Amino acid sequence: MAQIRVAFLGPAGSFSHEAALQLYGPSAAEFVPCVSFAVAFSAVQRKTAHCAVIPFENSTNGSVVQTLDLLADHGNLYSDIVVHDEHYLAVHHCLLAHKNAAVQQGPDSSYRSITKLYTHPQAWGQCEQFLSRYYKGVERQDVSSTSKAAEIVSRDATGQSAAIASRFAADHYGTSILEANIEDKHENTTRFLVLRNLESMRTDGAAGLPETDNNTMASHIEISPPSQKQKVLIAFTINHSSPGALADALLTFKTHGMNLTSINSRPSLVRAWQYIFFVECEAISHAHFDDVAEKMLQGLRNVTESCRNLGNWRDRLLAG
Ligand SMILES: O=C(O)C(=O)C[C@]1(C(=O)O)C=C[C@@H](O)C=C1
Repeated sequence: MAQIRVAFLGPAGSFSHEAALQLYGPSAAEFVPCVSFAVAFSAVQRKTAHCAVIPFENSTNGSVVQTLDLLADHGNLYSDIVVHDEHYLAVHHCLLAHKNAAVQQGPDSSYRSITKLYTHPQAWGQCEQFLSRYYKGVERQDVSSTSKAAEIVSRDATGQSAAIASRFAADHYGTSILEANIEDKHENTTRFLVLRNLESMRTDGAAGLPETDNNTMASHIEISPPSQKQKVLIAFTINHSSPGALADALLTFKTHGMNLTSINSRPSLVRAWQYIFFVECEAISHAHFDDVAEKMLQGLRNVTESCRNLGNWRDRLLAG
């Protein structure tokens, strides 16, 4: 069988790359680095990749809003994309610099020669305590990924720049690690979604993708029996001028025995101050699960303005 192609936020060495490697193993797949989440979404929509591994939420910094905005699909560009699986990755950040940089350490154990820090926007919020303690007032430059940040500092030997990225990125770009584990919470974990093309799933069936190696869970989570729960993600909009419209929509989940696991909202971009809601719910998986989910969707269509099923997959969070 031809190797599957797995799209991820590149360049190599990102946390998304690490998650993709944990899921599919180093030799069973071809890993396709993408410059943005949007490019990874397009690759799945256009079927140039079998799947994409995309961050959805972080235990310290919350939802990845860029991912939600792409799932909202305002331009109707990703109509065939659905969530197929999830993966939890333990995220430990390091402060990286060029391997020969003459970084000078100050009395408070900060590196005072550093005047510019690079990382992905999601990472700042995961290291805020460390940054406000040692690097208050230092310029922060957003870049497309933590691995891009590592690549940038690997080319600057002046000792003035540092990146926040993983040990994996440090190894990949040959940088030195000035500080390890600078995340605010040791249990810092990012949940990734595996996105697939619904049309290819229908034609390829189960043969499309190998079973993921989802036993390699976040290392701090104890090994426990796999969850029996199935999750569903729905995006919907409601009539904002109708009192109780959101309550009616949420009641539909309860009526069908679904437990809500996350709720997010983002601007609908149709009218100002109106929102698209993302509700994720779960229930014990059973033979009739798909029928129940379909009935719930029918119910939701009666009380929402628009409603889209973004897929269902097995809960991978092992009870710790
Ligand atoms: O920049 C990376 O390394 C990514 O894979 C992106 C990303 C994210 O957007 O959440 C992934 C995991 C971490 O939470 C930080 C950054």
